[in-house]
Amino acid sequence: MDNNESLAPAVESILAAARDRPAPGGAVSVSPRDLPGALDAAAADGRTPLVAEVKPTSPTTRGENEDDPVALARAMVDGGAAALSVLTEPEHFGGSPETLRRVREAVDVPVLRKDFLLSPEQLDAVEADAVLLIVRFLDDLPGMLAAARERGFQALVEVHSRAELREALDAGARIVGVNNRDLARLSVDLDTFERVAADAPDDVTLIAESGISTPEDARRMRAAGADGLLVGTAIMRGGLAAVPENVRRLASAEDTADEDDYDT
Ligand SMILES: O=C(O)c1ccccc1NCC(=O)[C@H](O)[C@H](O)COP(=O)(O)O
Repeated sequence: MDNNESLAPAVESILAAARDRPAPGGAVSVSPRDLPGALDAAAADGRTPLVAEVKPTSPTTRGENEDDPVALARAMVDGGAAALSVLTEPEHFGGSPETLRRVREAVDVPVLRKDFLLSPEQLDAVEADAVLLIVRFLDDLPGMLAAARERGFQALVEVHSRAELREALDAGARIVGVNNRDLARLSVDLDTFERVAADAPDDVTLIAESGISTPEDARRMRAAGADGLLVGTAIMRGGLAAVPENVRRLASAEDTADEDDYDT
């Protein structure tokens, strides 16, 4: 793990909780649904390839969404999401492995486990189609990548800079997420994806993460090379009743380029 001295206090707290979390016994074995395939299929179908996130709360969100995560997940898929992301971090994001298990059972799209995983044993908390590995937090990225693949998971390897992208590619990452959220300040800047994506090879699946709010943002990330967009806050806004339309609006971004965008 490098550069942790400059992390935001909320992120330090997330990491401390992750270190303390008990590791379950026994390795899982997963037959994953194809995440890159699902993104490509959505794009071929004319939809913006969205990974919609079930995100009850976060350090930068006010309050907590109390809707049933399974109902939220179904609404996201009905709205056109190609895949889902489910937070399993309990203390700062209101998630749990059990929530992910229920969601994955209820939908047929790939489901990403969104958490702050620090050791191979923590991979075993629940089956998912993909797991998030954050370069900045891992001392042994090649080891975690191997441990994830041994269990059958696809790995979304998250970076925030060109140096981290190089590290991810050297470790053999095939799906790379560029997080527009700076974990040192928790500020969001879509320029981050544009800057980092320029260095990524074409044969890697690239996902733009965080801060995507409007159809214009979605088109901007797609134009910069995103094969998929991971969106939480803008989709959760307004709760269950608003979720299908929130997803539809982003999923149809490429069809509505000529229409006026309005702020969410
Ligand atoms: O979302 C936060 O407040 C946050 C704070 C500290 C560390 C990570 C955080 N978010 C994790 C994520 O990766 C996002 O949930 C995901 O990319 C979706 O972002 P957004 O669409 O901006 O909700």
